[in-house]
Amino acid sequence: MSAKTLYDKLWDDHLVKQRDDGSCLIYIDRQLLHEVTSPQAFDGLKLAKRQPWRLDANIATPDHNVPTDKAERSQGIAGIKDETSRIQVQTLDDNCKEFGVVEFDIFDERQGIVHVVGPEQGLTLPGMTVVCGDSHTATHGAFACLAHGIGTSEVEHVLATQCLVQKKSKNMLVKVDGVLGEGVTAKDVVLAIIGKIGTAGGTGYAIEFGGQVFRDMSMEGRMTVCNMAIEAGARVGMVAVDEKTIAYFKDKPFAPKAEQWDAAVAYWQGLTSDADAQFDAVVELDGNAIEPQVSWGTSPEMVLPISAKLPTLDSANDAVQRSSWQRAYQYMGLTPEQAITDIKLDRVFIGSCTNSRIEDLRSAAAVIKGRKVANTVKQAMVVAGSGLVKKQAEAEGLDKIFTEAGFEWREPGCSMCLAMNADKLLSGEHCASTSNRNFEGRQGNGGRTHLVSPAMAAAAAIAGHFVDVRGF
Ligand SMILES: CC(C)[C@H](C(=O)O)[C@@H](O)C(=O)O
Ligand code: SF4
Repeated sequence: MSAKTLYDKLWDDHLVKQRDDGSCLIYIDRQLLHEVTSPQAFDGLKLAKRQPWRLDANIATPDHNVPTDKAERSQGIAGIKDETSRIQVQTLDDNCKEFGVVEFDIFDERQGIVHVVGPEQGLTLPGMTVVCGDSHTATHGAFACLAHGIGTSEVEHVLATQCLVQKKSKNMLVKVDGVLGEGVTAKDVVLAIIGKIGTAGGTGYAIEFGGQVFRDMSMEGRMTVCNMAIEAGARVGMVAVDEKTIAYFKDKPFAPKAEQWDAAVAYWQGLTSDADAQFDAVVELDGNAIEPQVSWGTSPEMVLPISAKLPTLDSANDAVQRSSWQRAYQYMGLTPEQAITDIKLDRVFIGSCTNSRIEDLRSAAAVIKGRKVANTVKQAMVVAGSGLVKKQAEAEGLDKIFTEAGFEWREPGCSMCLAMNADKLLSGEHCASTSNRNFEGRQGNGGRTHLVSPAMAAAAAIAGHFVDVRGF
């Protein structure tokens, strides 16, 4: 039998049927549902008078539209001021009740961003196919899952049949060897990768992240990297199973127990690419050389190390890049050759499915401890990815570190990652954000997003402008 990549193995293990034109039917083990992309899917089921094919494969939680303000949150759904948002969250509740789907609702301490909640609960497990009507479903690939976002009509299809029509992607290996320097994190690694290959670099590929840097990385860090595979153009990002992957699931609420655990572990251990597996493309980076990164433009590929100056238009690769840089400069209110450290911040957001897990909050708190947010920064907020992350952070006293420094300590949800709830930038404001997208208007009309790691966001909040967290 020929050697297989991890992706080949996951694919083959879930293949139900392959047609001559290459289209395939694959079996889906887990579907995560949120309020934005599920209403029409449930409506479709109702119209067709169908029931979910395998009810317990589905799990729901509201995240995009929920308020993060404590007072608003304490009123539950009634506390959501925006009508569309309120209806969406109410509709998720109603649909879950009607169909019997388990939901971690707005009052449940397990509620949070779907991509934080799934692994945290052991609802995401190695070797699974995981889908969600959400592009950042790639996050779950950190656990050697075949995980990707799907559209609303596909959400309905999976609800009804537990299967999905797909075409297989090509295999890409992104290999980062070496050892990351102090203060350099998973976020910097993935931003550096996107800076190198561009936002279309992974188009048509399933990316496996391999090499010493990912082996050394925590599961939280691997999630941060896989989360942004979609920003590199790939629908799927994965890391092979190792001892850390297995240890992560021990005693998770929905993880297998007793003999089932042993059987699962035996299967999980095979979820690696064979030593002689062939990849269609290989990209290599030197982990020793990666610096803390800051995005300066309106695409995640417009990213540079903290020590850099913004590029001149003449250094663009071609006319297309030149004009997109030109537009980005205009939108961001920045000028070529400005030092990244000269960029001043109006707001700082630590949160999102990229960087709102306990390790992220710990790393931000370590920088902030005993310091104060600069008085030129209008707002600095920390939004845990789930109720359980929030609870854990509070048990460790991290909330005190944040609030004493002048940060707001919010309720879990997507928050300022995207302008679908009350947390938004005003036009022209610069925000150091630990999220994953910096498109025009992403955090609010006219808002200017800079993607960074939690430690870099924390340092920027204290300094009032970007600084190198190494030695800060
Ligand atoms: C709202 C949702 C469909 C969207 C996505 O697919 O990713 C959002 O989560 C995002 O990050 O832009
Ligand atoms: S936190 Fe941001 S990126 Fe993640 S699911 Fe929510 S909106 Fe999308």
